[in-house]
Amino acid sequence: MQKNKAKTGVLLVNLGTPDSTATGDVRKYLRQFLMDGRVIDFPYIPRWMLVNLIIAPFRALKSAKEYRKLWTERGSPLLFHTQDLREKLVEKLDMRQYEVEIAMRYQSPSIEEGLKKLNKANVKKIIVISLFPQYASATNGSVVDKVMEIARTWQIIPNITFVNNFVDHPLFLEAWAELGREMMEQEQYDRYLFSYHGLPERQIRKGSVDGYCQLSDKCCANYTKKNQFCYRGQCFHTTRLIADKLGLPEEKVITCFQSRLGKDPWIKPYTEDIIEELAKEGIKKVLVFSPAFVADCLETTVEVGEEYKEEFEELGGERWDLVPSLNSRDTWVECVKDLVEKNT
Ligand SMILES: C=CC1=C(C)c2cc3[nH]c(cc4nc(cc5[nH]c(cc1n2)c(C)c5CCC(=O)O)C(CCC(=O)O)=C4C)c(C)c3C=C
Ligand SMILES: [Fe+2]
Ligand SMILES: [Fe+2]
Repeated sequence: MQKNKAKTGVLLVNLGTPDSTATGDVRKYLRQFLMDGRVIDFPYIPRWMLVNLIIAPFRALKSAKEYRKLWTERGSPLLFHTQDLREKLVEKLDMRQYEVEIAMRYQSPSIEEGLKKLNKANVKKIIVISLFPQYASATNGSVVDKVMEIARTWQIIPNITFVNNFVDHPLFLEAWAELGREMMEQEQYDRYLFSYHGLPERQIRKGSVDGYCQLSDKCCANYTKKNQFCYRGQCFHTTRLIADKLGLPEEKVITCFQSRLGKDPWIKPYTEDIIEELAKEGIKKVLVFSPAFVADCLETTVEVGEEYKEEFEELGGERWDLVPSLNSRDTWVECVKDLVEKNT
């Protein structure tokens, strides 16, 4: 009986990465990524000019150099950790019930290829899990947009379920807590920094319900019905939940935002400013979590693990330790399994 039963398709989607570290491939990736109207949310013509005449030509060279520091024999960590996550998930799920594919929002393997494979397998339903724990229009929103752009061309559209965010999933939090504990067994730290990917403030305001979010510590300090989808509010919430699990004293925990692009204000505090403040205070040992990412990538390994470390040490800091990402760690795989099963 089981044999003829239609399966449920699962699509695990991460951000994407260049196909290689060649400057041309990095430029192609940056163009596709930044021309997404949910990432650079300007009207088409100004966006096209900004991306194609300013950002991509200049940034591609610099980014390609950084990607070379990150690249391994298996290619980009973001991609191979997503492949490993899929393999481990397949081992844990009842595969008589599921078809699992991975996709990248930008570059390859594309969402189109992933959906095509699931469609060919005649799945009765598709669960799309964007691998971004906190909702942002630029990430999870963009994945929904792309999936619907493709599905709307199909004659038959199966049920499609999207996981909007998983900030408070107990296994997501436990996986981070396990990693934190492993680091804290080796060393005692003066401060615990939670550095998230940044976002233009404008994008938070656009999504603010009844003008609730004023980008202050007051609104984002609470996680309520009104700011349940506010990226900044969700980041503060993630920090609190992980810090609580680890029993970290509130006064030693800091939430901040990295990777600002362009001149417009991005959400604060900026990680660079916090590094300076910590050094001025004479803080010597910092443990850094990056819980906006579920896999090691350029933003964690190079930006936090190398560039920020260098800055902190130049200013007199002694230890700047980055907690590795979830990658394909067992508790994280269990979390994804649970997201699949709860949404089936
Ligand atoms: C955590 C989720 C992410 C959000 C939110 C996000 C928003 C966002 N990003 C840019 C610009 C860039 N991001 C870049 C790399 C990058 N971004 C994320 C995740 C989020 N981005 C990841 C996982 C990565 C790393 C990818 C990898 O291959 O390892 C880059 C490219 C790298 C570089 O040139 O520095 C850019 C550019 C914007 C503008 C934005 C929100 C509006
Ligand atoms: Fe980004
Ligand atoms: Fe807020």
